[in-house]
Amino acid sequence: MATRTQRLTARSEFRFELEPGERISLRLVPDSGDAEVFGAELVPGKERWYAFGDEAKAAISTWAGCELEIAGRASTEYVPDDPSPTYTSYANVHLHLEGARLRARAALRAQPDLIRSQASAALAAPTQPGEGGALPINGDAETQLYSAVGQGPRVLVVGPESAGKSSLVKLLANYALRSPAVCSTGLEEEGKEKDSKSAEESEVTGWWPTVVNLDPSAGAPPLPCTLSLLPLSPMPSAALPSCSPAFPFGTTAPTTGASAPGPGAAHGVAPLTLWLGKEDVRANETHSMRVVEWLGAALEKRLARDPRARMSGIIVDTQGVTSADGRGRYAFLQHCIRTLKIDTIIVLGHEKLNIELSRIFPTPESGIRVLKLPKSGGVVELDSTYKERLRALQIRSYFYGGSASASRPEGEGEASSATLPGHAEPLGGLPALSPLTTSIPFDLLEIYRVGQENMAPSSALPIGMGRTVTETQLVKLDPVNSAGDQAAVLHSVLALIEAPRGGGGPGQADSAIEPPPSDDEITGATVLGFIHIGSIDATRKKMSILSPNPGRKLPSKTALLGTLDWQDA
Ligand SMILES: Nc1ncnc2c1ncn2[C@@H]1O[C@H](COP(=O)(O)OP(=O)(O)OP(=O)(O)O)[C@@H](O)[C@H]1O
Repeated sequence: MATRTQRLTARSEFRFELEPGERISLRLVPDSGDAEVFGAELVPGKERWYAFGDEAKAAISTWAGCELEIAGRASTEYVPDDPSPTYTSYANVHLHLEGARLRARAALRAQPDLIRSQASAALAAPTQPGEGGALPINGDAETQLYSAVGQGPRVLVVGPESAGKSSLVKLLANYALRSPAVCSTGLEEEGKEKDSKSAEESEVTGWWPTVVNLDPSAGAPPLPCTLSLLPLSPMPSAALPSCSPAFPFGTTAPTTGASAPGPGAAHGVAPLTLWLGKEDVRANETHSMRVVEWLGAALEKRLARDPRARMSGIIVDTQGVTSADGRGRYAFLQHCIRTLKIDTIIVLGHEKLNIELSRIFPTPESGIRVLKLPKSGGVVELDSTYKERLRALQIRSYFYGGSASASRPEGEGEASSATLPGHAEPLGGLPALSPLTTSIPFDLLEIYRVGQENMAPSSALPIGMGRTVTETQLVKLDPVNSAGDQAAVLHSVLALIEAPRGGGGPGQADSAIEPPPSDDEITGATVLGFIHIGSIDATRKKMSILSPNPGRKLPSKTALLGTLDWQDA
């Protein structure tokens, strides 16, 4: 196998952009210095190869200089003349956040009673939408879970499309995971037997940040059309990998359907996913805002219950802003900032947005700091055909697991994956899954969608009749009687959600409860998994579904339909 070496000087970076079918492997030559990819440290070693594929685009940066050994070739690779932004502006932001986390830790350690009372308030708060009526975040003071004491930094990253927002979020999360600080309140031992494991846990360094993804476009974890909370933990010592854009924030057991998380996983707790059903938050802003509120409620509950996550703070990734957002005074962004109680806004490479947000949130009065950061010169503009391929890859990986990348055809003349070190395993160590296709009757699932697709213009409605479907109203599909609804679900990816209030039980529809579930309860219900409708048999009134788990039973009989569809080629 032919390899080459690349020397990097201090504070420089090696950028590469993989095209379809291309793969590359890199290793850090021992004793040559340090290297990291978007904040995740590369461990030096003779056989420690880091494999990249699936059209990944990334930069290996070094603080003090290093030597890389590279196998395979990317059609675009270069070392820019300018110093890497990682060590100029981005590291400073990290230090600022680190300071805020240490202050939050000190505040929590000084108030052990607060931790206990918050934890019991979180337990009493509704666990499911609708259980206790109001959302804890908008509720009255008694149901309010948020208290400012001991809150780590809450950072929102905004900017135009392809500004490197997700890459910065990943970098900040990786730096937090690698921090030398011990994330503890001093109360961890309470109520636990003092065994060697808990003693070991309290020694572990690194924060427990939560990544909040508010960008439902292609590349969203676990699948597009969703918004999610990803609680991270430094145990077992892990970092967010960049080997494939299909899992931008690592792989997790529940999101991939895999039984064991791969070595690239950094999620201590299962992520929480809500279904938006669209790849653009602007497509139905009223609905998107409501989903963000539900996500905020789940976040507050978690941060009240887990002091480590609370002091570590949150990092929010957003969708690129457009000039249309500016005309609406960034209504959706403002809503997210208030709902998630953001205290630091990072504006990446957008002068006008920086000025406008600074005006909306003036510094001392609003309690929010707006920071402007330059865009990295390495960011790649991704076109719609790339996003189409990424979407299909994400869906395929969700159902089939890691075998997906190995089974894809290699381009001509490229090194085959077998000869490249580190590529014998699927990227990110994602295990292969054995998905199951089953046939179910049309009426087994209750399928809803938000609002009506293709709404007729109001002028086309009969005289005197107003529109009956509002923006956030759910419409129940009727595949048994409607050929249109059958066509709507064919080839779509449906989200199976936790049935409100436990559902109707065996043999009953999930909505057979008293009172019936409200639209809002269904909108805020967490996603348990996804299924794909492969084919429809209208005469036998059955459809065949693909699910990643070989279990016979579906986790829920309530499904949500959105715009996500896929054809298994
Ligand atoms: N320094 C760099 N060198 C090489 N590639 C990079 C660098 N920074 C970012 N990229 C790549 O550029 C692409 C776009 O970056 P990223 O996804 O972070 O931008 P974004 O602002 O989140 O985009 P979007 O608006 O589409 O969500 C990604 O494929 C990322 O891996």
